[in-house]
Amino acid sequence: METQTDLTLDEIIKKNLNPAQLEEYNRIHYGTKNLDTLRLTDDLTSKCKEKGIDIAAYSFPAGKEELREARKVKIGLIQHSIILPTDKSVTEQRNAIFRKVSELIDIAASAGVQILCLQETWSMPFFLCTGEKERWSEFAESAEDGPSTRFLRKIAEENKMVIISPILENDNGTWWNTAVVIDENGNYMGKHRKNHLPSVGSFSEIGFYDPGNMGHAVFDTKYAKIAVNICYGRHHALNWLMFGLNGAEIVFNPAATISEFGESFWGIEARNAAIANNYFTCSINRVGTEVFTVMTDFKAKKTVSRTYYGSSYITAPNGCRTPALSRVKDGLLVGELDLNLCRQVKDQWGFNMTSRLDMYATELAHATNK
Ligand SMILES: NC(=O)NCCC(=O)O
Repeated sequence: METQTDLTLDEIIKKNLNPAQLEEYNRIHYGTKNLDTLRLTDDLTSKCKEKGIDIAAYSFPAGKEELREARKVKIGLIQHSIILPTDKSVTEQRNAIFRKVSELIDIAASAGVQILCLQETWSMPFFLCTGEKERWSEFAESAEDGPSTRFLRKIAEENKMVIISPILENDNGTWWNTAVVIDENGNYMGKHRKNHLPSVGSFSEIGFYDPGNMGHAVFDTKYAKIAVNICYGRHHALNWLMFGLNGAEIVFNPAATISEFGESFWGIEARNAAIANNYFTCSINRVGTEVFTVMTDFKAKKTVSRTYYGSSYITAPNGCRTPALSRVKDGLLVGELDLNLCRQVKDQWGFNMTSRLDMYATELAHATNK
């Protein structure tokens, strides 16, 4: 049964405003009275309904230009819960997630998605809150040819889809929080490693893996120039900035985050980054409650659990954003983006001309030399 806290902010607003008020709310808060929705086939909609999957699709058009054709690309964000209890074997847990995700990707393919991003460490429970490392180590895998990459390469090729696969990487015994990019022919294209690791309360990741050492790669895929800012990196404005300076048109932010940890930031940070850096941002968070049995120092058992609030959304460079996906259900969010909007917004606001990057370069150099 749906409870009050299962509702997204958008659902609460929609339920409580009359149509005229809702239009006005959307105009001021989201920058558009009505976002263009994309029609999904009845088959797809009823399949999702039957399976309890939240599906939504929106379009972000750009103005018509004389010299450039529209550059439309269809992207998909998938949020999902784990399936099996966390005391099952690694193989059982991972295969169950593979089955679910494969079904969600089938739906994305039927909706015409060309670039798909999964949530942070999508193929495992987010066990880092247990503080235990060894017990879970078999979830860490090779970025180039681990089980998740092998599984997705086939699917990417079959569907001519670029797939971003955020995993826990094991590179010769060193762990990294890594996003693997697979191209539309199923080839491994490259990877990006999470630059900023949280060390706050139960989100203490520093003991698990190293901070990223790969800068701010932008992947020039067949469909768009894309980058990945992994979870906690969204709190760092310069992380977002560098992807923009390196040419990203879409930046994905796969995350694993809980309400107690700044849900009020969630709708702001990636949206602000889209406006500040003139690209599309895509925020993806897992759903569901994950429960772990942990051994204490005194050999007693204790239960640790975390509930993730989903709410994945897309923002355009002009600040317009989609409503969030469900806080509790698995979901697929589809966006048809006209990439021309990136330059149009930049030019309209004169953001390139006024950026004063040289001034900041000098001041940053000064600040870091103190
Ligand atoms: N996975 C991760 O970086 N979580 C941190 C929580 C947050 O930044 O919201």
